[in-house]
Amino acid sequence: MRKVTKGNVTIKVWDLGGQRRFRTMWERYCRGVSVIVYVVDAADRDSVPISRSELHDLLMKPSLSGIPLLVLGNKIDKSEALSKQALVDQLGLDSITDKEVCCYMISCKDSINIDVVIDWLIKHSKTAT
Ligand SMILES: Nc1nc2c(ncn2[C@@H]2O[C@H](COP(=O)(O)OP(=O)(O)OP(=O)(O)O)[C@@H](O)[C@H]2O)c(=O)[nH]1
Repeated sequence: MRKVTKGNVTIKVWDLGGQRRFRTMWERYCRGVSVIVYVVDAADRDSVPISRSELHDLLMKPSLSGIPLLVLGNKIDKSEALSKQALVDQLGLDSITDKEVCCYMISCKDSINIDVVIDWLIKHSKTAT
């Protein structure tokens, strides 16, 4: 668990491994959280179909219903990165109707859109007024 602080808000983050052997743990860690952040490598086009099916499998769990979902398309500094619309389409995000869903395209490497992500997380924190 890591803590990220901005102003007077501290966000607790559990960074879960994306490899296959870690995926069965995802639901356990997501239960009871304020938001689920799903980070996808937007430049790895071949991995998007599996990201889509793993995401939809996770969201089918009744324990996670209603928890807001933030999808981050990372690595947009790479020329081969998908556009936001292509990522939304290929992940089937429009078919998720039982929860709030938001998608931002980011680059952790070049610090693109990190501020809007933090602001979204703060808005969805449990103590937000
Ligand atoms: N070009 C580019 N590379 C990035 C970016 N973010 C991360 N990386 C690189 O991608 C690789 C994987 O990063 P990690 O942070 O280990 O990925 P991860 O999602 O935690 O991996 P798992 O959770 O183990 O699946 C590293 O070599 C990073 O330097 C980015 O925005 N742009």
